[in-house]
Amino acid sequence: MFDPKQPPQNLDDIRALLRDLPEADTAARDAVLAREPNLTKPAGSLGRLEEISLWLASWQGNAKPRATRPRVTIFAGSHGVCDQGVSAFPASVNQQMVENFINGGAAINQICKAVDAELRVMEVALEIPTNDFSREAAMLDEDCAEAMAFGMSAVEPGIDIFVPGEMGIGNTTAAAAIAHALFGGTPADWTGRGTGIDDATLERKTRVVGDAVILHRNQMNDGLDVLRCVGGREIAAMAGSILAARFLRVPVVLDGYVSCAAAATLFKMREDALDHCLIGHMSVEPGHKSLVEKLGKKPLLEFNMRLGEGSGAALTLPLLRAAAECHNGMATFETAHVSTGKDS
Ligand SMILES: Cc1cc2ncn([C@H]3O[C@H](COP(=O)(O)O)[C@@H](O)[C@H]3O)c2cc1C
Ligand SMILES: O=C(O)c1cccnc1
Repeated sequence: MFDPKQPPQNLDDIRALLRDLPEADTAARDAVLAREPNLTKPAGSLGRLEEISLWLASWQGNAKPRATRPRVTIFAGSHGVCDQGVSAFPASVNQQMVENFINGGAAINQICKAVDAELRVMEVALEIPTNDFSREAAMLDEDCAEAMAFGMSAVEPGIDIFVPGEMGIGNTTAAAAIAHALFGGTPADWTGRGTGIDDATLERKTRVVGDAVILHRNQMNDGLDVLRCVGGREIAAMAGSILAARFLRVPVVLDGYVSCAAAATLFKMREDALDHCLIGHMSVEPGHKSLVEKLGKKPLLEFNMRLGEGSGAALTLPLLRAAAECHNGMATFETAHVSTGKDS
């Protein structure tokens, strides 16, 4: 069982946690299902809002779904694979953007303000780039587990929704390598323009992704091996936070390509590992559509965004709030004296 006071020391500790995942709360689920038909609206007329309130309650383990204390945490990490020239921006942008997050100047600051969500930033050993995974595994077993454990600490009791966000120049290369390693296809299927690279850089990035998956293939036997070999520290921290959220009964809203690649490493371990997660939006990064299909989920929004930082996921928080408010606050046919239509 997950104990925040005893963080995992290695990836086998994480594998043990994954064998022991809590399930959705059936009593909360049944209570929501029983109340829903009594609310003053035609059955099913709130569409996905009804799905969301049921999902929130089931994973929070409470018949009253809540969306009053959402937290967005941006994990920042730096990537050795940037040495291969795979991004339009230099790795120095990571630290600069961390300052920008702290000073309130990034897109995610404005979105969190607009949707009334708490925002935190956690540097995941930002000053130490991962190894360049085009040459060697990005992380050692214990380093990857440490980053995951750090991510786990971002999810604290009292939060009712968690959004893992990321900042890490080069991390769409890591996301592409993860997706290619987990789900096959060709490197080009999974490699996109990230921050906006030109054609020559896209060709190089695609080659880096394909070669890395070939280089590490004998070491990548499960999702956590893939995370260690071709992931990054902020990606591992996101995966850790998603796992901790499951144990702490905090539903998760995933963001774009990088966030879903982190989550996919857990999905590869167990197909039900992401049942407590929704996908907030469909990113323009082309691999995201295929990744979303592999995860068997339907993003809430399609807003032509491709930023990361948790931005597309944070934008959906008012929808989750509205879903919870409708379920909890609506009158029933009986209390509001509204005819159910059945006796007329
Ligand atoms: C100023 C700036 C702010 C960002 N915020 C998120 N990203 C996004 O872009 C990066 C991934 O793209 P690539 O793999 O092409 O480097 C990540 O840091 C991601 O969070 C940003 C990128 C930049 C330049
Ligand atoms: O979809 C994403 O998460 C994304 C896309 C481009 C750059 N950074 C992140």
